[in-house]
Amino acid sequence: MILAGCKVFGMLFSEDVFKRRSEHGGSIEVVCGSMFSGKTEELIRRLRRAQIARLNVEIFKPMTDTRYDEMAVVSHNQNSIPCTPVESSSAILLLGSHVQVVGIDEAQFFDEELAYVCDTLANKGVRVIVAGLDMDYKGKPFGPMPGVMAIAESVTKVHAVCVQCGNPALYSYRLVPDGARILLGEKESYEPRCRNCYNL
Ligand SMILES: Nc1ncnc2c1ncn2[C@@H]1O[C@H](COP(=O)(O)OP(=O)(O)O)[C@@H](O)[C@H]1O
Ligand SMILES: Cc1cn([C@H]2C[C@H](O)[C@@H](COP(=O)(O)O)O2)c(=O)[nH]c1=O
Ligand SMILES: [Zn+2]
Repeated sequence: MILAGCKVFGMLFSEDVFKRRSEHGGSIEVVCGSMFSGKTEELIRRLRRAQIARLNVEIFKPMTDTRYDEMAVVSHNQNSIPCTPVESSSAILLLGSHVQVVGIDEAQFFDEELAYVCDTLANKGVRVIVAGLDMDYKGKPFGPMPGVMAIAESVTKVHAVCVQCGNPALYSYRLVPDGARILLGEKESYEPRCRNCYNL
């Protein structure tokens, strides 16, 4: 009971620390994990709290991610928040430099400059919150994600439920025979799996 309480307070305290830091020094937070792990929900939750705190918030996603809605970040359970689709990470630097909080979804699809962009924004005092897949369907680090994770103040790894056995899932298993790294899709093309079920 006491331990559980500490954990909860620890999490809230950590968010408050980042809010205060953003007023002075900026920060980078990463939310990563497999598909269906709740990355977008967590991103939206943090951004909504920032909006409630009356901070100036801008949200971006790659133009290539056309699933659900072109002008909104949408979670698998249809929670959504308006966003600006951009072609490259340099646009985030341009459009995000004068706000207090920047949110980025589907970060794995951005170019390798994303880490530099996040770093520059954080150094200018912006709180940057990045959500993305840490691994592709082959289990390899995805795009700019490892670089952003390396320079972040906080990295939160969330897990889906393995559809095969119910354990926490960290892999996105591809169900269709397509070897391209980028293949947009949902449950028809991917299922979250734990280590054992992924390696079967
Ligand atoms: N196997 C699963 N494990 C966990 N959540 C799932 C699963 N399948 C569907 N969901 C739904 O997906 C939601 C998370 O969606 P989302 O935040 O968009 O995930 P992500 O951005 O990580 O892909 C969950 O709240 C749940 O409603
Ligand atoms: C594993 C993997 C995924 N994708 C695509 C599939 C979806 O369109 C997005 C991930 O969306 P989510 O919000 O995390 O559910 O990425 C891909 O192109 N390549 C992959 O290897
Ligand atoms: Zn499993």
